[in-house]
Amino acid sequence: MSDPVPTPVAPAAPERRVSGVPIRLEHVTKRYPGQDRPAVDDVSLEIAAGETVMFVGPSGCGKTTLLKMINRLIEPTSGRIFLGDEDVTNQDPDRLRRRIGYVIQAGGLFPHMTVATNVGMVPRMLGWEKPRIAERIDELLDLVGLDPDVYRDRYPRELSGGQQQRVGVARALAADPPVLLMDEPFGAVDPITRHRLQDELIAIQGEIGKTIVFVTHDFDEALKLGDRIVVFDVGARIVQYDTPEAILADPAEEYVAKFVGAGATLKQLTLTRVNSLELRPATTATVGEAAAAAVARARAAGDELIVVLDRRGRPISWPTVAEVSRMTTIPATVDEKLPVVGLGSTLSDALDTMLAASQGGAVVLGRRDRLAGVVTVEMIMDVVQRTRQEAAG
Ligand SMILES: Nc1ncnc2c1ncn2[C@@H]1O[C@H](COP(=O)(O)OP(=O)(O)OP(=O)(O)O)[C@@H](O)[C@H]1O
Repeated sequence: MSDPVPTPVAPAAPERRVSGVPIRLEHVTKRYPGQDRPAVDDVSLEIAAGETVMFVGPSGCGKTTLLKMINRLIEPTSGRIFLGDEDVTNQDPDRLRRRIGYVIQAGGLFPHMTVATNVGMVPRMLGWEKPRIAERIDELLDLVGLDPDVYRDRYPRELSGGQQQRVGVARALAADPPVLLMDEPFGAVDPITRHRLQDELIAIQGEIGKTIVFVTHDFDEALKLGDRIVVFDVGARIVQYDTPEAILADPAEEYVAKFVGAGATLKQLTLTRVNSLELRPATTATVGEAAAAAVARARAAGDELIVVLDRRGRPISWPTVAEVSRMTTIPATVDEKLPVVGLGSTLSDALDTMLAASQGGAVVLGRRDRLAGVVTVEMIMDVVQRTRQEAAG
């Protein structure tokens, strides 16, 4: 039998709020009928409270099987599973699942129920009073960046893939479970939406501090979202369990090294986040105000662009001073192609976003989608150059 793999020592950022509980797997095995090898073979693993731990590894190595044993969608053949100090191996699975949020690809929403009904499902099962459920639904939709007044009565088919995924996250969080399991949640959306959803998850996790276990095929996603990454091989054998930085710097086996891939400088862009840059302040204008006043402010600040904010302070467009000077009042038009990134976005995402929008910068959103500043392609190139110089010694 293998020894338990303890949580690596480095603690999560101390200022972070933690509402999650630790998860401990002890010698967990799953043997499917008719298979000669166990899909999960004697795995022991500890996950610290409030951490996001990413499961990566080749197709069929047992990641999903291991994840689903935590909420007992799959029954382990042997071994024990603990949430905090509590052995949940034999706990009633329905009760257990109310304490563990679960998010799957495309949100897994019920198509015949509205957004509100989907999100309120677990609180309803728990017998919450109606007003409390309604309040919780609005609070969660707001948390995942959907205006409750616009979205609560829609059906899933009336939402984009990214919006459905957000509702899926809101639903998983409804009863405030300490643990969130996510099985390739962002696998089915386009790359730009995926980056936004990742940024939002980082921001949400900063507020709620759940224990998150997240299965992905995408190593860059693992680097970006994970406090730690578990790299598995066949039978869910743990090849390496460490921080993204440690895995990049010192991959445990050749197979991990291959996974990590070449191009360490570019990978560095995946590890550096927008919030580590000194963001440029931007001239802003609010919908409905006189355009001339905004133009005067931009000229005084030497800015060529103006970030237009809606009445809740969220950026909606980014016109040039020349464009605004042809207007009388600032319009409420939302630019669907506005390049936006979050403070938790990686520089690699920021570059992708700029490229997709053919713009040399991106608007940076802070908490609750408020403007935090602006990042430019020059700022990112500076980081690349500094990394190269440091690598060259
Ligand atoms: N219900 C089942 N019955 C029999 N074998 C199964 C069953 N589910 C999974 N397996 C097998 O168990 C092994 C692990 O599957 P699992 O889905 O956990 O892997 P994974 O790492 O999540 O794969 P992927 O990355 O492709 O989703 C695979 O060999 C798979 O074929």
